[in-house]
Amino acid sequence: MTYAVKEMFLTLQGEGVRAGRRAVFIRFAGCNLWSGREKDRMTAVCQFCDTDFVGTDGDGGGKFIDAAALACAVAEKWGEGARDRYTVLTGGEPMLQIDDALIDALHMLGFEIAIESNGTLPVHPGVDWICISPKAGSAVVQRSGDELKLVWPQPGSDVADMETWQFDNWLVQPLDDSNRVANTQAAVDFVMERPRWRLTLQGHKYLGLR
Ligand SMILES: C[S@@+](CC[C@H](N)C(=O)[O-])C[C@H]1O[C@@H](n2cnc3c(N)ncnc32)[C@H](O)[C@@H]1O
Ligand SMILES: Nc1nc2[nH]cc(C(=O)O)c2c(=O)[nH]1
Ligand code: SF4
Ligand SMILES: [Mg+2]
Repeated sequence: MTYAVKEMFLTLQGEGVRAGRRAVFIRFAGCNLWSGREKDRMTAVCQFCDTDFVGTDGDGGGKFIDAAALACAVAEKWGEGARDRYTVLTGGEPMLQIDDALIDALHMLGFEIAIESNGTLPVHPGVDWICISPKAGSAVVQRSGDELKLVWPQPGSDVADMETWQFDNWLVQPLDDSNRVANTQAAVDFVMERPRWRLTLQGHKYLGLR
Protein backbone atom coordinates (compact mmCIF):
# COMPACT_ATOMS: atom_id res chain seq x y z
CA MET A 1 0.00 0.00 0.00
CA THR A 2 1.10 3.59 -0.55
CA TYR A 3 0.97 6.27 2.13
CA ALA A 4 0.05 9.94 1.70
CA VAL A 5 2.06 12.03 4.16
CA LYS A 6 1.58 15.78 4.55
CA GLU A 7 4.83 16.37 6.44
CA MET A 8 7.46 14.63 8.55
CA PHE A 9 9.62 16.28 11.19
CA LEU A 10 11.87 15.67 14.17
CA THR A 11 10.78 17.56 17.27
CA LEU A 12 9.77 17.12 20.90
CA GLN A 13 6.34 15.71 21.69
CA GLY A 14 4.50 18.82 22.82
CA GLU A 15 1.39 17.29 24.37
CA GLY A 16 0.31 14.74 26.90
CA VAL A 17 2.04 12.51 29.41
CA ARG A 18 5.04 12.05 27.13
CA ALA A 19 5.56 15.76 26.47
CA GLY A 20 9.21 16.59 26.05
CA ARG A 21 10.19 13.33 24.40
CA ARG A 22 12.20 13.40 21.18
CA ALA A 23 10.08 12.06 18.34
CA VAL A 24 9.73 11.89 14.58
CA PHE A 25 6.21 13.00 13.70
CA ILE A 26 4.53 11.55 10.62
CA ARG A 27 1.56 13.71 9.70
CA PHE A 28 -0.69 11.64 7.44
CA ALA A 29 -2.84 13.47 4.91
CA GLY A 30 -6.63 13.40 5.22
CA CYS A 31 -9.20 13.14 7.99
CA ASN A 32 -12.65 11.59 8.32
CA LEU A 33 -14.03 14.45 10.47
CA TRP A 34 -13.09 17.44 8.24
CA SER A 35 -12.02 17.83 4.61
CA GLY A 36 -9.31 20.24 5.72
CA ARG A 37 -10.73 22.97 3.49
CA GLU A 38 -11.73 26.22 5.21
CA LYS A 39 -14.99 26.42 3.24
CA ASP A 40 -16.10 23.16 4.91
CA ARG A 41 -14.96 23.96 8.47
CA MET A 42 -18.29 25.20 9.83
CA THR A 43 -20.18 22.14 8.58
CA ALA A 44 -17.54 19.61 9.66
CA VAL A 45 -17.91 17.28 12.65
CA CYS A 46 -14.60 18.64 13.97
CA GLN A 47 -14.45 22.42 13.57
CA PHE A 48 -11.49 23.53 15.69
CA CYS A 49 -8.57 21.79 14.00
CA ASP A 50 -5.25 23.66 14.28
CA THR A 51 -3.56 21.67 11.52
CA ASP A 52 -3.09 21.68 7.74
CA PHE A 53 -3.24 18.03 6.68
CA VAL A 54 -4.30 18.50 3.05
CA GLY A 55 -2.06 17.05 0.35
CA THR A 56 1.49 15.78 0.46
CA ASP A 57 3.37 19.00 -0.20
CA GLY A 58 4.73 19.76 3.28
CA ASP A 59 8.31 19.56 4.49
CA GLY A 60 9.27 15.87 4.52
CA GLY A 61 5.91 14.92 3.02
CA GLY A 62 5.14 12.95 -0.10
CA LYS A 63 3.64 9.76 -1.41
CA PHE A 64 5.59 6.78 -0.12
CA ILE A 65 5.36 3.71 -2.31
CA ASP A 66 5.49 1.18 0.50
CA ALA A 67 6.00 0.73 4.22
CA ALA A 68 9.75 0.19 3.92
CA ALA A 69 10.16 3.50 2.10
CA LEU A 70 8.22 5.40 4.75
CA ALA A 71 9.98 3.71 7.67
CA CYS A 72 13.34 4.43 6.03
CA ALA A 73 12.46 8.12 5.78
CA VAL A 74 11.52 8.15 9.48
CA ALA A 75 14.87 6.58 10.39
CA GLU A 76 16.65 9.18 8.28
CA LYS A 77 14.86 11.98 10.16
CA TRP A 78 15.80 10.37 13.48
CA GLY A 79 19.47 10.27 12.55
CA GLU A 80 22.21 8.62 14.60
CA GLY A 81 21.42 6.25 17.45
CA ALA A 82 19.55 2.98 17.62
CA ARG A 83 18.22 3.38 21.15
CA ASP A 84 15.02 5.09 22.35
CA ARG A 85 13.74 5.64 18.85
CA TYR A 86 10.24 7.10 18.97
CA THR A 87 7.76 8.04 16.28
CA VAL A 88 4.34 9.67 16.60
CA LEU A 89 1.76 8.91 13.93
CA THR A 90 -0.68 11.80 13.55
CA GLY A 91 -2.52 13.71 10.89
CA GLY A 92 -5.20 14.22 9.84
CA GLU A 93 -6.45 10.89 11.05
CA PRO A 94 -3.60 8.36 10.96
CA MET A 95 -5.83 5.27 11.36
CA LEU A 96 -7.14 5.88 7.83
CA GLN A 97 -3.73 4.71 6.55
CA ILE A 98 -1.88 2.71 9.21
CA ASP A 99 -1.63 -1.01 8.44
CA ASP A 100 0.30 -4.12 9.48
CA ALA A 101 3.11 -3.49 7.02
CA LEU A 102 3.86 -0.01 8.37
CA ILE A 103 3.76 -1.08 12.02
CA ASP A 104 6.11 -3.98 11.27
CA ALA A 105 8.50 -1.83 9.23
CA LEU A 106 8.77 0.81 11.99
CA HIS A 107 9.27 -1.83 14.68
CA MET A 108 11.95 -3.53 12.55
CA LEU A 109 13.90 -0.27 12.58
CA GLY A 110 13.63 -0.10 16.36
CA PHE A 111 10.92 2.53 16.73
CA GLU A 112 8.45 2.67 19.55
CA ILE A 113 5.20 3.81 17.94
CA ALA A 114 2.72 6.31 19.36
CA ILE A 115 -0.51 7.49 17.80
CA GLU A 116 -2.65 10.63 18.03
CA SER A 117 -6.14 9.60 16.92
CA ASN A 118 -9.71 10.85 17.11
CA GLY A 119 -10.78 7.32 18.13
CA THR A 120 -13.46 6.86 15.45
CA LEU A 121 -11.55 3.89 14.02
CA PRO A 122 -10.07 1.02 16.04
CA VAL A 123 -6.37 1.63 16.65
CA HIS A 124 -3.97 -0.97 15.23
CA PRO A 125 -3.03 -3.40 18.04
CA GLY A 126 0.68 -3.04 17.27
CA VAL A 127 0.75 0.61 18.34
CA ASP A 128 2.72 1.03 21.58
CA TRP A 129 1.21 4.27 22.94
CA ILE A 130 -2.38 5.27 22.23
CA CYS A 131 -3.60 8.83 22.66
CA ILE A 132 -7.28 9.35 21.83
CA SER A 133 -8.78 12.82 21.53
CA PRO A 134 -12.59 12.54 21.33
CA LYS A 135 -14.61 14.93 19.19
CA ALA A 136 -18.17 15.88 20.19
CA GLY A 137 -20.64 14.59 17.62
CA SER A 138 -18.45 11.67 16.55
CA ALA A 139 -18.77 8.04 17.62
CA VAL A 140 -15.64 7.00 19.51
CA VAL A 141 -15.03 3.26 19.10
CA GLN A 142 -11.48 3.18 20.53
CA ARG A 143 -12.37 3.51 24.21
CA SER A 144 -9.17 2.25 25.75
CA GLY A 145 -5.57 3.37 25.63
CA ASP A 146 -2.73 5.14 27.38
CA GLU A 147 -4.16 8.65 27.41
CA LEU A 148 -7.46 10.31 26.70
CA LYS A 149 -6.89 13.93 25.71
CA LEU A 150 -10.02 16.05 25.78
CA VAL A 151 -9.81 19.45 24.08
CA TRP A 152 -11.76 21.92 26.24
CA PRO A 153 -14.19 23.62 26.11
CA GLN A 154 -16.04 21.35 23.70
CA PRO A 155 -19.85 21.75 23.85
CA GLY A 156 -21.70 18.47 23.46
CA SER A 157 -19.02 16.37 25.18
CA ASP A 158 -20.39 13.66 27.48
CA VAL A 159 -17.68 13.66 30.14
CA ALA A 160 -19.51 11.21 32.43
CA ASP A 161 -19.68 8.68 29.59
CA MET A 162 -15.98 9.16 28.81
CA GLU A 163 -15.16 8.41 32.42
CA THR A 164 -16.48 4.84 31.89
CA TRP A 165 -13.79 4.28 29.23
CA GLN A 166 -10.48 2.51 29.97
CA PHE A 167 -7.56 4.94 29.94
CA ASP A 168 -4.47 5.19 32.11
CA ASN A 169 -4.25 8.98 31.93
CA TRP A 170 -7.00 11.60 31.71
CA LEU A 171 -5.92 14.88 30.15
CA VAL A 172 -7.59 18.18 29.37
CA GLN A 173 -6.03 20.42 26.71
CA PRO A 174 -7.16 24.02 26.28
CA LEU A 175 -8.76 24.74 22.92
CA ASP A 176 -6.34 26.91 20.94
CA ASP A 177 -8.37 29.56 19.17
CA SER A 178 -8.86 33.31 19.57
CA ASN A 179 -10.07 32.66 23.16
CA ARG A 180 -7.04 30.72 24.29
CA VAL A 181 -6.68 32.58 27.60
CA ALA A 182 -10.31 32.00 28.61
CA ASN A 183 -10.17 28.42 27.32
CA THR A 184 -7.09 27.76 29.45
CA GLN A 185 -8.93 29.05 32.53
CA ALA A 186 -11.89 26.80 31.63
CA ALA A 187 -9.53 23.82 31.41
CA VAL A 188 -8.02 24.69 34.80
CA ASP A 189 -11.54 24.94 36.27
CA PHE A 190 -12.39 21.56 34.71
CA VAL A 191 -9.49 19.90 36.50
CA MET A 192 -10.23 21.65 39.78
CA GLU A 193 -13.69 20.10 39.66
CA ARG A 194 -12.58 16.64 38.46
CA PRO A 195 -9.31 15.55 40.09
CA ARG A 196 -9.01 12.42 37.94
CA TRP A 197 -8.04 14.73 35.08
CA ARG A 198 -4.81 16.63 34.49
CA LEU A 199 -4.02 19.76 32.49
CA THR A 200 -1.81 19.38 29.42
CA LEU A 201 -0.55 22.37 27.42
CA GLN A 202 0.64 22.36 23.82
CA GLY A 203 4.24 22.99 24.86
CA HIS A 204 5.61 23.12 21.32
CA LYS A 205 3.51 26.22 20.64
CA TYR A 206 4.96 28.02 23.64
CA LEU A 207 8.50 26.98 22.69
CA GLY A 208 8.22 27.79 18.98
CA LEU A 209 8.80 24.16 18.05
CA ARG A 210 6.88 22.37 15.31
C1 LIG B 1 -4.42 17.63 14.62
S1 LIG B 1 -4.95 16.27 15.62
C2 LIG B 1 -4.50 14.85 14.62
C3 LIG B 1 -4.82 13.52 15.23
C4 LIG B 1 -6.30 13.12 15.28
N1 LIG B 1 -7.01 13.48 14.11
C5 LIG B 1 -6.97 13.70 16.51
O1 LIG B 1 -7.80 14.59 16.36
O2 LIG B 1 -6.63 13.26 17.61
C6 LIG B 1 -3.69 16.23 16.92
C7 LIG B 1 -4.14 16.71 18.28
O3 LIG B 1 -4.37 18.11 18.24
C8 LIG B 1 -5.55 18.39 18.96
N2 LIG B 1 -6.06 19.67 18.47
C9 LIG B 1 -6.48 19.96 17.23
N3 LIG B 1 -6.86 21.24 17.13
C10 LIG B 1 -6.68 21.79 18.35
C11 LIG B 1 -6.90 23.09 18.88
N4 LIG B 1 -7.39 24.08 18.13
N5 LIG B 1 -6.60 23.30 20.18
C12 LIG B 1 -6.09 22.30 20.96
N6 LIG B 1 -5.86 21.06 20.50
C13 LIG B 1 -6.16 20.79 19.21
C14 LIG B 1 -6.42 17.20 18.64
O4 LIG B 1 -7.53 17.08 19.50
C15 LIG B 1 -5.44 16.08 18.76
O5 LIG B 1 -5.29 15.72 20.13
N1 LIG C 1 5.60 19.12 18.85
C1 LIG C 1 4.38 18.66 18.55
N2 LIG C 1 3.76 17.84 19.42
C2 LIG C 1 2.54 17.36 19.05
N3 LIG C 1 1.77 16.48 19.73
C3 LIG C 1 0.68 16.19 18.99
C4 LIG C 1 0.74 16.90 17.79
C5 LIG C 1 -0.18 16.67 16.68
O1 LIG C 1 -0.40 17.57 15.87
O2 LIG C 1 -0.69 15.56 16.60
C6 LIG C 1 1.92 17.66 17.84
C7 LIG C 1 2.58 18.58 16.96
O3 LIG C 1 2.10 18.99 15.90
N4 LIG C 1 3.81 19.02 17.35
S1 SF4 D 1 -10.13 14.92 13.95
FE1 SF4 D 1 -8.03 15.61 14.33
S2 SF4 D 1 -7.13 16.00 12.28
FE2 SF4 D 1 -9.33 15.69 12.01
S3 SF4 D 1 -10.08 17.78 11.92
FE3 SF4 D 1 -10.24 17.11 14.08
S4 SF4 D 1 -8.33 17.69 15.12
FE4 SF4 D 1 -8.03 17.89 12.90
MG1 LIG E 1 -0.39 19.62 16.31
